[in-house]
Amino acid sequence: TNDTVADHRTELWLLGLFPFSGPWPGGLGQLPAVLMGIEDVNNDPTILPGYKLRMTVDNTACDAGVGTNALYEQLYKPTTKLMVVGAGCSAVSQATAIASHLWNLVQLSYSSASPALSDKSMYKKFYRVFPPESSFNPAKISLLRAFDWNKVGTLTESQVELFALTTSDFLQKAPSHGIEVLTSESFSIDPREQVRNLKRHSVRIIVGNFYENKARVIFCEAYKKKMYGPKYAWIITGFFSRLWWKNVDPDNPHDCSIEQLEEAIQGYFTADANPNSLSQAPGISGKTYDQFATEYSNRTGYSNKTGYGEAPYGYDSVWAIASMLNRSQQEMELNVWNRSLENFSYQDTEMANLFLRVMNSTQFQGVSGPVMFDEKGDRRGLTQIEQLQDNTEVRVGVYDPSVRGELVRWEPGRPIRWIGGRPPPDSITEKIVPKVISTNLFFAMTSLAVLGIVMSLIFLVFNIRYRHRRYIKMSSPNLNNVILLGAIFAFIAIILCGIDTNLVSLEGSLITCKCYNWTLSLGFSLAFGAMFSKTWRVHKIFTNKQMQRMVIKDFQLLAIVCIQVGLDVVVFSAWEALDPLQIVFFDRPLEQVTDPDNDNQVLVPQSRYCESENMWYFTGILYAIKGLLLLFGAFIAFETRKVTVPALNDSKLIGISLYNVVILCLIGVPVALMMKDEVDACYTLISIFVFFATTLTICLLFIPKIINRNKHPKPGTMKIKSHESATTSTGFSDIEAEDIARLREDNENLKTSLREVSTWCGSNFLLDDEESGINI
Ligand SMILES: NCCCC(=O)O
Repeated sequence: TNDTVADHRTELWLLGLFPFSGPWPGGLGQLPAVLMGIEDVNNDPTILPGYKLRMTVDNTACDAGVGTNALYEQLYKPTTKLMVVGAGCSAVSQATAIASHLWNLVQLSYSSASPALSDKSMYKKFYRVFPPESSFNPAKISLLRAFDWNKVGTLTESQVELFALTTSDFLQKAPSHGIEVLTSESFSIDPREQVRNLKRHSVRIIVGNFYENKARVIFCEAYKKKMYGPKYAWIITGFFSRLWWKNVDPDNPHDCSIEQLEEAIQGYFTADANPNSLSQAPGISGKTYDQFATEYSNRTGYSNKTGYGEAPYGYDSVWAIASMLNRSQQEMELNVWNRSLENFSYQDTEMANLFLRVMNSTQFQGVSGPVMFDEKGDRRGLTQIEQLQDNTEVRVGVYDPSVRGELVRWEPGRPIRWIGGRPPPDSITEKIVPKVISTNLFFAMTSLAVLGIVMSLIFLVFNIRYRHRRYIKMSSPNLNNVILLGAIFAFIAIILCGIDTNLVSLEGSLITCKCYNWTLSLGFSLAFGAMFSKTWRVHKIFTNKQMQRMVIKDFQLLAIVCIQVGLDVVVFSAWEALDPLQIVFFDRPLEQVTDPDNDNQVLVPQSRYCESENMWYFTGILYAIKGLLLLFGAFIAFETRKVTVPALNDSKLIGISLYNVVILCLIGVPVALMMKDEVDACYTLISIFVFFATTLTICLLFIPKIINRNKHPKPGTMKIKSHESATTSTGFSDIEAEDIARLREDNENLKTSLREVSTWCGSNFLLDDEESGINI
């Protein structure tokens, strides 16, 4: 408690509560202003004549317990106090105001801002010359709307009612102004996780309600997470001390340097009570704001103490009290109460009620603007919007809630500084990037497929050109042609599979997707259908126990292939009619990345599937049909394994092809399904597998035939050579001798084959490829 100086005038004692430490040590800046006010009142002969204001001063440490203790200690001292001045921190004002009215004390705070203090049922004799923090929300909303910031996040020190209620008021008001709150983060001790959460929610505009001791930790985290600069805007409370980021609070440590904090905080906005009267005329004290400010700084030298920005409110508090006491004294004299201010006691409800009534109607021009109280005891006034520019909070706009339209009036000559040259966008825009097959990969695979098609065509030409050769004839050239047709379909499927929205429109990609399914399935049916059916003919012939001539014509085999193809057509037609394929989109926000060309945009990959609701039924049926075909192929390949006539025995070829296809399907289908979002990898896998399986099959079928053809370039029929040819000692020319030798060899081979066939079938079996139709 400060000691006081005696005077001849009657002393009227006030009970002063000030925070000089703790989360908001605003008493450091406020006390000098209050003392200035007391001095000026005492020096003014027109107000409270014969009286002299005195004040006790206690440090509340911005702590409710310490503040309440100080109040009680003062109340139990012999000197009666007429009023309580303070407290500064809302928590202390709440704790003391809930009790002070029981001593019939009117309490007036110079800075407490909690909206909770507007509750007259709890804080019955409480007034404040500082507006509630929630009254700045309309200004914040107006600021947000001015820059088209419609998406924000809030960060609140929720254990402090001042902030919890202010944020709650903001959350209530924001939606009706078209502002969407992306996330509302609250913390009590450590705010770092909540800062990270803001980033996780892609919040760019942050409305913060917290004390400066937490602000240092918050902005340190923001620095580390790069939540500052041209992409971010912070709107925080405006009552921090000057250069607050340089202060140290052992209870709220952080590990950022001052330079790092200064980098992180540049450009933040504050919304706060406008502390200076816009009127140039002197008010009740005889001073203008400028005169007060000059005197204040000359006396105190303060420019960076917490609370100095609100000093005008401290000064006006004293004038409000003096004015109220002055008028109350006059009223008591007028109404012949027979007691005066100095007779006030803590039991004097009548005088306390008089104080209340007079206070309600108190109205004067202060250095902070017009002072008056609403029905809740709150000060109403202008809100200022400041921006931190070069480490100084500069007023850039003023908001007057009484003006219709609620727009911020920007300060002429004090432009807002944007770090990026323009206001940051309120959110990260999302750009959908379809996951498409890379063009280079498509062309690489298409080249492979074209290679496969060319190879198939060469085999086709070879097959047609030499179809009358016995070796080719015996391996069923017509069916081989069908196999090659199936291979060409499979190669075309590779090309179709790679045509998605990278090359054609959505509609086009749907058509290519359907065509891919058709061609791959038909290719499979044609190739394996033909291969297995011709082997089935061999099987039928060599297992014919009746020893009858076996006649299975090509068209019968082709009919089997047609049945296969027909099944495909039926299933695909039913699929198309009942449950047509569609392009289905699926966004993948978890895989999003920042656009390298635009920081404010993220690229969200979008998978595009060619699907239908019941596609698994139809693909299941197709897999079942193809599976049965493969099983059938495996069976006949096994049955005909002992046929040693090379031109007849495709069992090894079928075995290898089967093995090949089954293995590739067993690996390929599940892997392709698992990797379906990795379009390039999936396409590569499918293409390579289809190419490999198809190429291997046709090469196994045709390369031996080509080799055979090269070994025996002429057909196995004797030709009469010209007499001009060179002759050997046997009388034949060299060429004729060669032909004869080969014919002999062929003859021996055929005899061996016949013997084998006969032994195997248990009979003499006629191989008459012209008549029997055994063009295998
Ligand atoms: N104007 C400063 C507010 C501090 C508080 O109410 O706790």
